Amino acid sequence: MAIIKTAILQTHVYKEKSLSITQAEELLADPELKNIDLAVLPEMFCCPYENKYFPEYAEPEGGDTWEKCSWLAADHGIYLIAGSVPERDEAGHIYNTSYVFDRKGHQIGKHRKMHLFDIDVKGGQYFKESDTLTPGDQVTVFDTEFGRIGLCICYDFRFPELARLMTDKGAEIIIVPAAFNMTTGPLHWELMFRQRAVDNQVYTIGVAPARDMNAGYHSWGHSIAADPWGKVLMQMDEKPGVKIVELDLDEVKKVREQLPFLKHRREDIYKLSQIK
Ligand SMILES: NC(=O)CC(=O)C(=O)O
Repeated sequence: MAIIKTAILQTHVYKEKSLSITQAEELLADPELKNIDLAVLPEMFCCPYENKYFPEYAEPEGGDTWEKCSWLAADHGIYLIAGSVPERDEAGHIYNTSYVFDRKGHQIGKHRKMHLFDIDVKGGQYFKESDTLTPGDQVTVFDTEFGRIGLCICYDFRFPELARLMTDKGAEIIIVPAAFNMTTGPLHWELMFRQRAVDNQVYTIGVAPARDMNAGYHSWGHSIAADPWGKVLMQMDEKPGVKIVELDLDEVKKVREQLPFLKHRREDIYKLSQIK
């Protein structure tokens, strides 16, 4: 049996970066989380989700936040998907980046948000990540002793092609640090996590920051886990909290055997391919 005990940390994002990091540290120290295998933090877990803050909070890979997350993974002997953070590269570009650490604190994955969140809903949400951020260009999967996991960030998950590419690369779980909002969250959040789970016969996990009505961006919260049948295993409300879900990878195999539509694709007629 390949059961992955996964902690979903729906945290509060403080203006002061160190407080957000201390919060993650304190939550992971809770004895209830003693036997977890994997922990996931939200998108921009230690930077308010606003363009004006991304350059100010950005750090290079290997910076203080990276170091702390690596240490947390090693200290608890867990895989840690460190939500996402603003990353500054040598050329000064800023990315919305998720780092993955193994049980020894080694970085085993890194995803830079590929699809920037540029929307303008009349009477609703406006955001233009491309004002400050540069998009990534890699499809990201990483390996654990349980199986292969796919990783993308928030708006990336709106692109079914990306989830399918991760599935084609062998992902059995897709994890998404994310921060939907009060315009898109109520209609699209749960629907999307269930739909991608059904289409790809994977577990899907979305981890969001808790809602803060004093912040410039109002996160929908509602961190969620759906199984490969599309059933919601767990969904939080908008408040900070931690939930543990058990992901049984045998379920993925069973569903794919019983309902083998991934094998029934007509690749003689259509095909999804990665160009880069
Ligand atoms: N914040 C995002 O990247 C995406 C989002 O909120 C949405 O797609 O809705």
